[in-house]
Amino acid sequence: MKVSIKAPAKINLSLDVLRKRNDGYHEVKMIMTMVDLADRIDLTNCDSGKITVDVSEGFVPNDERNFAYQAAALLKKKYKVSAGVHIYITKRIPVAAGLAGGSSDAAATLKGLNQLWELGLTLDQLAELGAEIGSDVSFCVYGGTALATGRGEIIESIPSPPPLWVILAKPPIGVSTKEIYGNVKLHRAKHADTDAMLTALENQDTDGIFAHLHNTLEDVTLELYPEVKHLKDQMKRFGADAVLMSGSGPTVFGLVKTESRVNRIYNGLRGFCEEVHAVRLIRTSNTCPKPDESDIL
Ligand SMILES: C[C@](O)(CO)[C@H](O)COP(=O)(O)OP(=O)(O)OC[C@H]1O[C@@H](n2ccc(N)nc2=O)[C@H](O)[C@@H]1O
Ligand SMILES: Nc1ncnc2c1ncn2[C@@H]1O[C@H](COP(=O)(O)OP(=O)(O)OP(=O)(O)O)[C@@H](O)[C@H]1O
Repeated sequence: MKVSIKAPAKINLSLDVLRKRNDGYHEVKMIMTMVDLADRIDLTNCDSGKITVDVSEGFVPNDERNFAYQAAALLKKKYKVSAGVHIYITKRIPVAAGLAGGSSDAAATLKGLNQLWELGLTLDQLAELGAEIGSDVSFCVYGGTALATGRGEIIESIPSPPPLWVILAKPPIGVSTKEIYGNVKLHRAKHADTDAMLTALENQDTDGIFAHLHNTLEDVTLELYPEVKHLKDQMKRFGADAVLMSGSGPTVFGLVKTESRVNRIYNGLRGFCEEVHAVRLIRTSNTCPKPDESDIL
């Protein structure tokens, strides 16, 4: 028995850091949406009872450090599953990039194993389990577009943005999420106008979305890694309508209305940046997808 499932990347259209909590996390208010750049997860049932992982990229861990492994181990333990699984991950999402690649692999593994092991769990149950692996996993379980609060694990589905192109570009550095949150200076941080972004999405107001893109973590990453600022400037110069860093970075995304301009920006950036992708936003209806409408291939 085998299940194959897509694990798409996310971008943060808006990311506000509200306060530091006693548990070491920060209280956040974020608007996240999926883009159609995805890893592929192949899950094959395994009678030995073991969980094994293979990854197409040699530098991603293939043991219990892998978030997909952790997702399988969590389900197996909690629901006393005797079967094991072999997980093959075809990586397409840049790693340590601010695009939630590992979190999406974990979420896809939870959804895929829910089918393979016939557990009958709801998306809410899978999202709650996912939060034990990482703050971004719950959003990745639901997908679509959402307002995320708490440490990022409280998810409310909201309208998707209008159809837009997205250029993703990652400079050749990895950024630690922990380091970036650790360097936020809340007394002088610039905050996002989340309500204005929510209104823009509600009204399908493309220019309003462009105007209210904001990420409180961006100033921190830009100060530590000036190459991210350089990439942002280049993307603007080549003609993106609006540009922002995703998550804790270092990936920068540009939103673009027209395909012709996307091609121009893509070709321009390819000249000096190795990891560039031209993708579309994934648009969904304004409700959480049911488990059987997920990304099972
Ligand atoms: C930057 C974002 O990607 C935006 O979507 C997320 O907020 C980060 O989500 P994530 O990568 O799943 O992060 P986690 O694995 O849960 O946490 C990694 C580290 O980031 C810091 N962290 C993360 C989330 C949060 N709300 N506050 C934090 O301070 C903590 O130091 C934590 O130890
Ligand atoms: N399935 C996986 N894919 C990618 N990285 C993984 C995976 N499992 C564990 N990791 C580890 O997690 C680290 C962060 O990788 P990931 O690509 O998830 O970062 P990210 O996109 O910055 O995440 P986020 O946006 O959620 O903060 C990597 O350095 C890698 O060692």
